[in-house]
Amino acid sequence: MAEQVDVVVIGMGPGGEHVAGRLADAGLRVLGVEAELVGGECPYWACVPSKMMIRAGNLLAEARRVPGMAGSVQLTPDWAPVAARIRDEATDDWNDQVAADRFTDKGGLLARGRGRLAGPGRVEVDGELYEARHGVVIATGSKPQIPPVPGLDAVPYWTNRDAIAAKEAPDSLLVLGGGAIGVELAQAFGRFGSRVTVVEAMDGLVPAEEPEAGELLAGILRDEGIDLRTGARATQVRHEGDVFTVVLEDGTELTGHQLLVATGRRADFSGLGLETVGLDPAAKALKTDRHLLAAPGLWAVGDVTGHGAFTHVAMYEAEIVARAVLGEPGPGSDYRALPRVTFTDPEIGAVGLTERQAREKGLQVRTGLSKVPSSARGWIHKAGNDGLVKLVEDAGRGVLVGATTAGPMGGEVMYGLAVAVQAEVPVEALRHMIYAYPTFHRGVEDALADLRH
Ligand SMILES: Cc1cc2nc3c(=O)[nH]c(=O)nc-3n(C[C@H](O)[C@H](O)[C@H](O)COP(=O)(O)OP(=O)(O)OC[C@H]3O[C@@H](n4cnc5c(N)ncnc54)[C@H](O)[C@@H]3O)c2cc1C
Ligand SMILES: NC(=O)c1ccc[n+]([C@@H]2O[C@H](COP(=O)([O-])OP(=O)(O)OC[C@H]3O[C@@H](n4cnc5c(N)ncnc54)[C@H](O)[C@@H]3O)[C@@H](O)[C@H]2O)c1
Repeated sequence: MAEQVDVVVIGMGPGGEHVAGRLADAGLRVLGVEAELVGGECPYWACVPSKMMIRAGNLLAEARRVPGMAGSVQLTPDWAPVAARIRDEATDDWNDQVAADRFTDKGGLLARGRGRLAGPGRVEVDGELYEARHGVVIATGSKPQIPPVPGLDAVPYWTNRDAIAAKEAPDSLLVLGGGAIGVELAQAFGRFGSRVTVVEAMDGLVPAEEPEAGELLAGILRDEGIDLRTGARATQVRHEGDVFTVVLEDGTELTGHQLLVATGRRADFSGLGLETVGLDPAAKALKTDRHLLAAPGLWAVGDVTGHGAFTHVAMYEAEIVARAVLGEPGPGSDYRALPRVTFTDPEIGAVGLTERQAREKGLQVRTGLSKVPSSARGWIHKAGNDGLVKLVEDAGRGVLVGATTAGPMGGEVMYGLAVAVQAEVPVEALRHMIYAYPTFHRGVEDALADLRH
């Protein structure tokens, strides 16, 4: 006999937790199924603890900027308080009781175990069968994607989980992948004294973003002593004694005491029973309609949808699904103004399309660029003022379709531009508004003045 519930949510990461909590709050009988920790990747091994590491590294970097501007400092970097904060404040020593209680206090039912679809509206968890009257939500997130480099599967490499749980900064660290995880963690560990080497297959860092941002970041990381190998492919990995060796295509051998693999993440649908509802378990992502419906009575939220592996995307989609289940009116999903922030120093904020994406769409593109050090605030800021604003205009319509804001607080500066892209504020209107002096976001006004074909 199957136990009857209103909704089953498989995976209680940021997406699943939000939709399950919202539906339980609304009085539905909701079963949340979680195989590991309620809260998912973000609070325990991803966003939150990594940002604590970055905050600590940024404090060190700011202290190193004191000479010439504010006196002198004596600095003794120590990873111990970073590890302690991650253990005690971020993750409760990787214990999810608070998050589990938050859900069950709303009336939610929590099943600890691995959920598996057993036909439409049916979910099995460790031999128990549940039937969901309204439907099922898939929110099972993503896993690190490990590239098929010979030897890699035989060595004890780190993923983000090991890096986040590190009790000390390694003497030396090899990082495979110069995307968001790679650059954020490379800089954080580097600032605590690890000798860091980053190997990125593409020609620049954070290759999904504007090349100007990748170039800016590469210059800064190099100045901080990080060895960057872009356009480089690993052909072999070895682990001898306590040393990892990554061999590149040209024969170069790179070594490190730890090896972090940060070459992307992807959904893992194996064992989820997607075939029992007519979906392909080998798919990269679940295809959905604008209200995140993947099949009748089956919704998808978060990393599994492939719209951007970000906590804010998971929560945005969760809210749309909650409305759909409750029959509340509201718009479907719209990713035109999808914001991203890479939390390096300088932060790289970005929204909407890059110039390349806009051109590939066949838009009539104009771009404008301004540099943070040339702005009044950038000049005042001095040490640590590297950055830029780049705007991408659809000149045919006279609206911005994308923007990048790299610099101090770059992620915060991006917000106004996200509003402009989302609301399609005419560029002419943006040109004639008042920008507070001397803010970093005044660079937007300079970039608007620079818009050209
Ligand atoms: C190092 C790092 C830093 C990041 N930093 C940021 C950041 O600063 N900002 C940002 O927006 N994003 C960041 N991200 C991305 C962010 O963590 C993810 O996009 C987000 O966690 C996705 O949420 P989700 O709910 O889709 O899935 P997840 O958080 O992956 O949660 C899915 C949950 O489902 C569970 N599960 C899986 N299969 C089953 C099953 N069959 N049965 C039961 N449970 C199951 C898993 O155990 C997991 O708890 C970062 C990621 C990493 C790795
Ligand atoms: N600040 C944030 O919001 C934040 C931070 C970290 C992670 N995330 C999310 O998590 C996702 C996963 O992060 P990620 O950094 O692993 O993925 P990513 O896709 O951002 O970057 C992976 C990088 O690895 C490179 N690569 C792939 N195979 C390689 C190989 N064999 N050798 C060398 N380089 C290789 C890719 O070219 C790419 O630049 C991100 O896409 C992002 O959505 C977000």
